[in-house]
Amino acid sequence: MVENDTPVVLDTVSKRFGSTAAVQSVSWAPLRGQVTALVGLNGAGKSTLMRIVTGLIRPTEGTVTVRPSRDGGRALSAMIEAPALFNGLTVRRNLEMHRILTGADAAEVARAVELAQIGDVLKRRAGTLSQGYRQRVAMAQSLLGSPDLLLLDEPTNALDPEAIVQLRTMIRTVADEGTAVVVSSHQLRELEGTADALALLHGGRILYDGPFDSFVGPPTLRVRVAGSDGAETARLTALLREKQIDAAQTDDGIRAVADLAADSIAQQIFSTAVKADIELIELTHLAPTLEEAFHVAIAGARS
Ligand SMILES: Nc1ncnc2c1ncn2[C@@H]1O[C@H](COP(=O)(O)OP(=O)(O)OP(=O)(O)O)[C@@H](O)[C@H]1O
Repeated sequence: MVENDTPVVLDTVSKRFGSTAAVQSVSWAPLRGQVTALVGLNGAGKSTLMRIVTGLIRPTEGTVTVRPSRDGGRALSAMIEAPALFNGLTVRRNLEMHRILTGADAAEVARAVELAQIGDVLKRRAGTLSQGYRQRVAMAQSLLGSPDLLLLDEPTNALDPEAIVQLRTMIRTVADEGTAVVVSSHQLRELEGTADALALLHGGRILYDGPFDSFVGPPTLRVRVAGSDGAETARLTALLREKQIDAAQTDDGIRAVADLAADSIAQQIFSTAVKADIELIELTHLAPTLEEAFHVAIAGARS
């Protein structure tokens, strides 16, 4: 990782509110050019972590290093909590105020208007907008000044399905241009296909920090054999491992990893069992879902 790839680096950051450990020993550095999904259940610590990154609250322990922008733009920009707009001013005036504050030029405003799809409401007073449109305007504002890091806390909350699709396009575009985009959500599926990376928070701790696609492990085969004492299961497990098949004995039989060549692995398991005179009673292909992986990770943390 080159230094410039990480606009912010958190090193063993913790935050306590009285007896509540909201964030616990988090070391994390979202990458430029990537959309990172910051996911966790209600109360997992997502908003607290984002507020720490922006400097809105100070960590109890650990350090946050925000690197100066390499392009002379803003180091970071964030949309956290309810959109803060000047209700008496038109959307255009709101954007103009932000343009001046961030040093953006008119072309950047036009682009933000386009990306957030708010061209139709520029003349409306912000106070008359629906919640979803307020959120879109706030998002357009957050894009001004070419931030190196863009933090969006639960940005889909007030958005209709069409606006959610537009949001995905917007964050993808911004990330492709080199910004590190972090989007928090309590729904893992919401950013599937858009996010490159995933940070899974639970109880203030990061349970997973890595590529989105690797979070869900490879498919497996569930194998069960006749006989109740487990001896045949152990024998078949050993034979499969001799054949370099990634097999492990579980409570209900054997799990064999079946990534790209699932059919050929299933065939090998079948023929190995036949040759060893082991009677198979089940050979099932299991493809894990995002939700299962999420619940397994959280259950692991609870146990
Ligand atoms: N200002 C505060 N004072 C006291 N406790 C707080 C404060 N802010 C957050 N907490 C607590 O810290 C924990 C993490 O809260 P946080 O809002 O960061 O979670 P979250 O993942 O953003 O949740 P949600 O998805 O519900 O928004 C919770 O137990 C919450 O009650």
